[in-house]
Amino acid sequence: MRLVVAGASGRMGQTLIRMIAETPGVVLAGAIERTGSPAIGEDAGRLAGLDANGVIVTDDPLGLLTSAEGIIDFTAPAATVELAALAAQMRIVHVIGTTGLSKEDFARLKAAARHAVIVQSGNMSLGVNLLAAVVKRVARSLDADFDIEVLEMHHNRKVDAPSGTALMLGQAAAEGRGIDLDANADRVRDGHPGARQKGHIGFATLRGGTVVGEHSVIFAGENERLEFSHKAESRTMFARGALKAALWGFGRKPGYYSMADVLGLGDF
Ligand SMILES: NC(=O)C1=CN([C@@H]2O[C@H](COP(=O)(O)OP(=O)(O)OC[C@H]3O[C@@H](n4cnc5c(N)ncnc54)[C@H](OP(=O)(O)O)[C@@H]3O)[C@@H](O)[C@H]2O)C=CC1
Ligand SMILES: O=C(O)C1=N[C@H](C(=O)O)C[C@H](O)C1
Repeated sequence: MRLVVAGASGRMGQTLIRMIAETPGVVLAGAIERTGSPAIGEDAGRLAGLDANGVIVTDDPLGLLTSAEGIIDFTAPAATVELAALAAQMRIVHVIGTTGLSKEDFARLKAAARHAVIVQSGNMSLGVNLLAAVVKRVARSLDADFDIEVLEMHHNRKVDAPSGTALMLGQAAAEGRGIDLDANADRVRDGHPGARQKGHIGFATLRGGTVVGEHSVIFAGENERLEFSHKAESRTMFARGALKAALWGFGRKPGYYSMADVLGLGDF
């Protein structure tokens, strides 16, 4: 499968280029960066710390996507929405790891999924997707006497909060409990917010150092507490998950899919 990597010089982009080089069944067909990026014109292999591979980083996705079967995109919301429209035009697979997407962004991605095979997830790792399934199941068994809090920590370069994973875990908890997340989320607390509202799902965000990504979902009841955690130790499993999603989506009918679909966790 011929794959283009968007955000090629980013943390995930470089990890993907290395992972594609060692994964059977996929080949790097192109590498895209933001217009004005110093990476434009560089060799993508070299950029990722490998030998030169002859794939030169460009800011012209259209030219590349005509001869590709999929694009893997860990970039920024505005770029992802534009790339989804191009993926729809080319009727190819678009694997989206970008987080910080707004409601409007999601609506545009869903529109693009009428023609593209879109696999989108705030976290591409098997571990986090299993964790989300567990959280949903536990939330179904515990009533609102158990306060649900989602805690996350990431490196000091991360620009969005709460993380995509934290929101995904919050969504899983809300679905398990049968409530609407937007109407029941406490995403920020500051000053004098008053006592915790029963039934709400709280979020807490930590940023520092080089932490790849850590998430905990806490169910705090009277005199007892359940905690479920995931700690990412490198970015390789995000990249592995994204490649698995691309191969899974290849030849599939257009639609909007999740990693739970890819991993077969729907009825977990
Ligand atoms: N779903 C998952 O499993 C995971 C998701 N993520 C998410 O992926 C995203 C990227 O993370 P990370 O790699 O750490 O971030 P980086 O900032 O290291 O990489 C993002 C790259 O995308 C580039 N970019 C920005 N705009 C465009 C554009 N229009 N076209 C092409 N490239 C563009 C950036 O360029 P420049 O720096 O010049 O602006 C940068 O090189 C984040 O939203 C993050 O939360 C991360 C890990 C796992
Ligand atoms: O920005 C990151 O680094 C990560 N982002 C994703 C998120 O927002 O949850 C996934 C992972 O935790 C790393």
